[in-house]
Amino acid sequence: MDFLTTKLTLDTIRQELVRLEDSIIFALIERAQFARNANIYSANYFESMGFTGTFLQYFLHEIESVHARVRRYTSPDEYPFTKNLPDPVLPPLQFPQLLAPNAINVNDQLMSIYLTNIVPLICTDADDSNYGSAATKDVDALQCLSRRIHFGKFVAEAKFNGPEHDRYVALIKAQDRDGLMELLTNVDVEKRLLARLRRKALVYGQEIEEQDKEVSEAHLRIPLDVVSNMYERYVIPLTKEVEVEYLLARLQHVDKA
Ligand SMILES: C=C(O[C@@H]1C=C(C(=O)O)C=C[C@H]1O)C(=O)O
Repeated sequence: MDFLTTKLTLDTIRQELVRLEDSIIFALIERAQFARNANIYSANYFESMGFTGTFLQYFLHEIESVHARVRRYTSPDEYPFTKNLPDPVLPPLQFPQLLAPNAINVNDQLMSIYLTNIVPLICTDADDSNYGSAATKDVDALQCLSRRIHFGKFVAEAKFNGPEHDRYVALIKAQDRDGLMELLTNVDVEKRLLARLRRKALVYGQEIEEQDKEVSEAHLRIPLDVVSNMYERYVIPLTKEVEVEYLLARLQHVDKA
């Protein structure tokens, strides 16, 4: 979706979240073709490169540095949809930005969730020496997930400006975290999302043959429930946490409220 010309409404934002589901599923399928390669996650294994930390951290750091440099040349004025939004929502939604002031530190959480609870479920626990390829796919997957979770800021802004505006304002004034969480939660949207993800994982996970063939779970490139479980346990809760954090700070920008 072209966010430079598309008006951001809750509907267009939700469409983008749906589209990101595809990116996330394919990123995991891409990662799954390589073994886990635990060495890329092991601190100091690549010390000889002059970087203390894991190879994945090194890789991510370098890629994000380039992104940050590119971003510096892009004036915020070129992003019409953010003009009237408070600072914390300024794009883009990639990694280092997420550590911006006011943002909760989703990235450290995300990295540890991804390495502990996702990679071991989709990769063979082996070492095939494809360190560069595996780390590249990790970076892709983490950036998609990060973008998705930080889209919570846009979701929150749209909800804040929607029909429940006055209720949001009251809850924010009371700094009522639980109340905000309840108001922004849409159980129906979440249920439909999880059902859709299970279908997508089944369809996208298949090896497509020239001839019709029975699809069996055993032939899927990643286990069927990994994606929906990941969303249910981590992605949706983190997105909502971003929404709440964003809203709690929303009235500090009263002139733009
Ligand atoms: C994203 C939204 O807000 C909340 C978060 C959701 C999510 O992370 O997928 C889904 C529904 C809501 O509980 C939404 O309402 O669409």
